[in-house]
Amino acid sequence: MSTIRNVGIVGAGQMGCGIAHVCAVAGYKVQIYDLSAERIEAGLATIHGNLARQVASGKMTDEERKNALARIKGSNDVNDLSQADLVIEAATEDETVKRKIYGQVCPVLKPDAILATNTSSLSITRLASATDRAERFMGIHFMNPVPVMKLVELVRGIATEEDTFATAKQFVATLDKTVTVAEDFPAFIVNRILLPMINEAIYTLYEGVGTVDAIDTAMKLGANHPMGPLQLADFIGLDTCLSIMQVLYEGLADSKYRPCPLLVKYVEAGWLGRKSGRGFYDYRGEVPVPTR
Ligand SMILES: CC(=O)CC(=O)SCCNC(=O)CCNC(=O)[C@H](O)C(C)(C)COP(=O)(O)OP(=O)(O)OC[C@H]1O[C@@H](n2cnc3c(N)ncnc32)[C@H](O)[C@@H]1OP(=O)(O)O
Ligand SMILES: NC(=O)C1=CN([C@@H]2O[C@H](COP(=O)(O)OP(=O)(O)OC[C@H]3O[C@@H](n4cnc5c(N)ncnc54)[C@H](OP(=O)(O)O)[C@@H]3O)[C@@H](O)[C@H]2O)C=CC1
Repeated sequence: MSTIRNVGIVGAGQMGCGIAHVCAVAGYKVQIYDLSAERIEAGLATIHGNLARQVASGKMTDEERKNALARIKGSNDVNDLSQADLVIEAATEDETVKRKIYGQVCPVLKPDAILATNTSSLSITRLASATDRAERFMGIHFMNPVPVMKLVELVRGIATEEDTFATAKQFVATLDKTVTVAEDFPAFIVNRILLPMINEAIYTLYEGVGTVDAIDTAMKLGANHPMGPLQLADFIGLDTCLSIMQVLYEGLADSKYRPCPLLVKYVEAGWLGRKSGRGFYDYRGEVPVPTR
């Protein structure tokens, strides 16, 4: 098994920052890389806020918060990933974007560094083919919000070596998360089941069966879900939800995975959910207001 001390993260979005947060709390040195300095600054501010929340609720001491923050560095220079033993790519759910990133990141990495992807749905084997290290590549799929959710899905590609898998499994255990192993099929386990449910909720809205409020209330109180499916879609990001549905639809070639046209429309409008200020709810006021 390889030793992991330095973790690199690609993408300072909601998942990249969540992963950085839990790695730093577990004692790893973390280097976050994103294209824009503003993105990194905003991401570090989010981590700051979430760590402070954990201090306020007694989950950690202020000393632990300070130590964790001191272990996280942000940069928009890809060369700063050169010391990483493990890099977790958490950039936009778009195969072209991810392939381009691997082309830039691989030449910078140590020869034996592990490269992992946090992809929600894309083929690990196909992504591995865009790297120079298919045997040191795999899926390490965290759930959102990372500091809260206990599960991490591990996914091997066809060429993933046993040492890579064993190292990733041990690494996830040090983050106090539980591993589940999924085979390399479109959207793995959680999203194969969750996203069709969310897509069906959007069809339910599209066909006028219920309003946003009615659908979310129905599933929260009628099925004991912590969030309604439309609230959860906004939380995940509607662009990510659509990408996952497209991967399911194309990858499994079954019309039951057809993305709802209303989901497509929201994404085309740039209404991506919480991260853009508007989705099935409008988040720009004091409280979220349904948009339908
Ligand atoms: C798309 C993919 O590829 C895979 C996925 O991730 S699918 C999405 C999976 N995630 C889910 O299904 C989440 C469903 N929602 C939930 O479980 C809950 O609504 C929730 C945990 C997000 C919030 O729970 P809640 O009880 O409504 O709110 P709240 O009391 O504010 O939060 C509970 C705790 O979580 C913490 N928390 C909430 N959101 C957080 C965030 N974004 N970051 C860090 N911590 C957070 C809070 O600080 C709080 O911690 P304490 O108990 O220490 O105070
Ligand atoms: N949202 C969720 O609930 C979950 C998402 N995931 C997966 O995690 C990944 C990230 O999702 P999420 O954090 O939600 O998405 P976000 O949109 O919040 O973040 C993506 C980040 O990647 C950055 N990025 C885009 N292109 C590049 C590039 N070429 N180089 C470096 N950074 C880049 C984006 O920058 P910019 O904004 O400037 O483009 C943005 O900061 C996806 O693969 C997603 O499927 C996995 C589990 C749960």
